[in-house]
Amino acid sequence: MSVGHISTPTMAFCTRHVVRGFSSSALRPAVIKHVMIIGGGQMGAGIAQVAASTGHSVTLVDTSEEILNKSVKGIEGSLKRVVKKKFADKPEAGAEFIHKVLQSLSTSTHAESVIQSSDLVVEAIVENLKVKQEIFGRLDKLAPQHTIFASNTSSLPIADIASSTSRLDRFGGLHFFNPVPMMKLVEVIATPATSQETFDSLLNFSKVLGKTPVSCKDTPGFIVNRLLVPYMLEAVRLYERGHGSKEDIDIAMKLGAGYPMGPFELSDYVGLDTIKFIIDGWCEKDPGNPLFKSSEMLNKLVSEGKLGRKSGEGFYKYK
Ligand SMILES: CCCCCCCC(=O)CC(=O)SCCNC(=O)CCNC(=O)[C@H](O)C(C)(C)COP(=O)(O)OP(=O)(O)OC[C@H]1O[C@@H](n2cnc3c(N)ncnc32)[C@H](O)[C@@H]1OP(=O)(O)O
Ligand SMILES: NC(=O)C1=CN([C@@H]2O[C@H](COP(=O)(O)OP(=O)(O)OC[C@H]3O[C@@H](n4cnc5c(N)ncnc54)[C@H](O)[C@@H]3O)[C@@H](O)[C@H]2O)C=CC1
Repeated sequence: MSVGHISTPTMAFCTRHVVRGFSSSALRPAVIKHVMIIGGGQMGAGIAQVAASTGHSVTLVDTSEEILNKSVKGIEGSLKRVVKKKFADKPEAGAEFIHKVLQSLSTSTHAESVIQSSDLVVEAIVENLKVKQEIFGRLDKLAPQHTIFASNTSSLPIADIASSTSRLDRFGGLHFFNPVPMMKLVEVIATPATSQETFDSLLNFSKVLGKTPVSCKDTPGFIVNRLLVPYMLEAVRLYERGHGSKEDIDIAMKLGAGYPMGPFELSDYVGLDTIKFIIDGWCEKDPGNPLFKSSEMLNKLVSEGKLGRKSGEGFYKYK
């Protein structure tokens, strides 16, 4: 991995945008080659997979070798599903593709030793502001000048996470969707301090990953979760009131509204702990808002360690 190198695109880049807080020598968006993903859970592993599949060298960071081994195993499994479709008639090319992707992927339990060679850091750890701030604050002191920081947070203000660093202009949000290899959308979030170059780099990066980016303001839930969270919570309340079984609610929303998963299936898929983090955070900030009222049932499931698919049980059982 080359250290601290960053190249710029050969094509002329349109500079008609308003430039926000960046030196004139860096008016063009940076090309991102070396990516560090922090957090090897369902989102981090998915982002790492897609980035390594699209020509980036990727280091996936988590707290233990055991977790990272599990992440890489999951990535291998997902890649096999991808090539089964993409290389349906060419199994050898499929095997070669997997080999190449895995060669572009390394793992580490020590972000500090990788940061020097990272053009972009994408954080996908637990949905907790203090933990995210702590990790970015630490890495900010060691990161090269050009390195862009991005958070995959579902619900926290990007500006609050960025405030632990001195690179407010090189900080933005990159919000991916689960499962990352399948979901085409990325929400790209600029805070008022994010430079236009950083925003353009994040937009370009999303496109290189094969995704469709949309531009979002740094407002609670951005676009998708601002609409999805109240819907999912109302489904739980409907069930708590005894107005429908969870199975019927799921069937109804799949067959009646065309959703690929019903709200309970999707909650288990996303992770009930993540949903609880989101709701608790929003409820604390806006306690009077009935849309963000927490759910007893959700709290109970999380306190019992029933976090959804990842723990084997949530609203449904998966063992
Ligand atoms: C209060 C709540 C707030 C939430 C806030 C936190 C969350 C966030 O911040 C933002 C989010 O991510 S929200 C969640 C967004 N995601 C969704 O809505 C997913 C909905 N589900 C689906 O699209 C499909 O069921 C899905 C694509 C998953 C699966 O497709 P199918 O239903 O057709 O089922 P399968 O037969 O299993 O899959 C079909 C084929 O898809 C491929 N595939 C699926 N998962 C894959 C994966 N992980 N990796 C690679 N390929 C994958 C695969 O080709 C599969 O075919 P087979 O391999 O032959 O089965
Ligand atoms: N689950 C979902 O559907 C989506 C989640 N997100 C967001 O992505 C982030 C991660 O979510 P998931 O992948 O679902 O969580 P997860 O629980 O599957 O994975 C989190 C990973 O972060 C690791 N981790 C925790 N602290 C760490 C640290 N200090 N250093 C390195 N690694 C650390 C954990 O060991 C774990 O492997 C959250 O901010 C969440 O809100 C965004 C979009 C969708």
